[in-house]
Amino acid sequence: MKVSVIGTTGYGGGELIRILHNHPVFQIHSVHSSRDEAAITDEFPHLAGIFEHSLKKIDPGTIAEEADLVFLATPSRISGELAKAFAGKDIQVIDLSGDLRLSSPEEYEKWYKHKPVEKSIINQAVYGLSEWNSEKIRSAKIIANPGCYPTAALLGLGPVAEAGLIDPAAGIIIDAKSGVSGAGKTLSRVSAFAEMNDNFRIYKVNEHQHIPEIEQQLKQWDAKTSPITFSTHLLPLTRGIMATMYVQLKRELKTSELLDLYQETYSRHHFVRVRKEGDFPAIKEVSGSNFCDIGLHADPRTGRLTIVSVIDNLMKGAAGQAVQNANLMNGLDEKEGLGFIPIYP
Ligand SMILES: NC(=O)C1=CN([C@@H]2O[C@H](COP(=O)(O)OP(=O)(O)OC[C@H]3O[C@@H](n4cnc5c(N)ncnc54)[C@H](OP(=O)(O)O)[C@@H]3O)[C@@H](O)[C@H]2O)C=CC1
Ligand SMILES: CC(=O)N[C@@H](CCC(=O)OP(=O)(O)O)C(=O)O
Repeated sequence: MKVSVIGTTGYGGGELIRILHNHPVFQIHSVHSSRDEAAITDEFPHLAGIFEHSLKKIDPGTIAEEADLVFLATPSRISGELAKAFAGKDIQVIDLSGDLRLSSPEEYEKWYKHKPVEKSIINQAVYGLSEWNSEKIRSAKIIANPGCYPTAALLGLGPVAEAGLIDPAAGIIIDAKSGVSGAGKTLSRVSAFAEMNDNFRIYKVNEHQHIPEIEQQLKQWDAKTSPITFSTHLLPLTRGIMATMYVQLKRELKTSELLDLYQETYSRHHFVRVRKEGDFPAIKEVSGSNFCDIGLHADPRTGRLTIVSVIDNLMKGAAGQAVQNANLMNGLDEKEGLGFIPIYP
């Protein structure tokens, strides 16, 4: 199968190349940039002697004629325009941005602060949370790949939310931390070395664009879910996200009972690993891989459950999950091309 990548020179695009280069079924047909045509090694010298395609201009008509699937690793707003250009053409589309994730255009405009793509395009997109939406993903033509923080948070909350075990009155708190590659390669003051190294910072307090995305999915699991408190922090790391979540349980449950629920829910899902009682995951234990590792503990004193979920933002949080979804869309084993062992230490 021939695949194309747009936004190749970004962090998500670069990660797609790293995965697809060794994929047994998907063959990289073309890589695209909004800049003048150039060698990809001009932007990514680490690909020298390994992958030396020339970057091509973005022409949706030609891409749709030549390729079977296109990944949009482009910024929000650009992705929406491209999805519109590809919709109705004979090509599968996987968009890594937030442009197609929210079913409500009003919510999109409120949180992303620009105009949404037409509702008819949004309606065609399937939310690509692989472990929870695989039936719809298998028959989808357009995938809205989840955000990095929502992937970590939702995989951690899914089993208790779907089982209706969360007390809605107490709300849900998600305290999340990300490495700097989550912000993409465009330079900004907060991600400058002198600002983030040896430092730790909270940002977008109660204003993060992933709040409606997380709430949208939580409401599908449990319609009574109340608004979340979601805090995001910048870690002095390149890759990785840790989301620590606090939920009040409706009734007293032991940690062992909850771990049984999580083990059962994810037993057929290779990329979600549930830890044993007393064992909590660290970011390095998933770095460079498509795994999401989850640990939890129910506190009998407070009746509160603490859930810890870690992912690599560029893998399970972006390019890895995108390829997992491409596998599902094409009837392949979801693990195909994604057998990366975490880089430890
Ligand atoms: N980084 C992460 O951890 C995650 C990112 N995402 C989402 O994935 C997408 C890509 O993110 P990321 O790789 O980090 O971003 P980067 O900023 O690193 O890269 C984005 C790329 O998009 C291309 N681009 C910029 N403007 C245009 C344009 N006008 N037309 C076409 N292409 C353009 C650029 O390539 P060129 O200049 O060569 O055209 C650029 O390299 C974003 O929507 C992001 O929100 C989602 C989950 C996690
Ligand atoms: C560390 C960091 O800055 N992370 C970014 C995540 C961006 C992203 O993934 O954006 P979309 O999911 O909306 O496409 C942020 O918090 O905005």
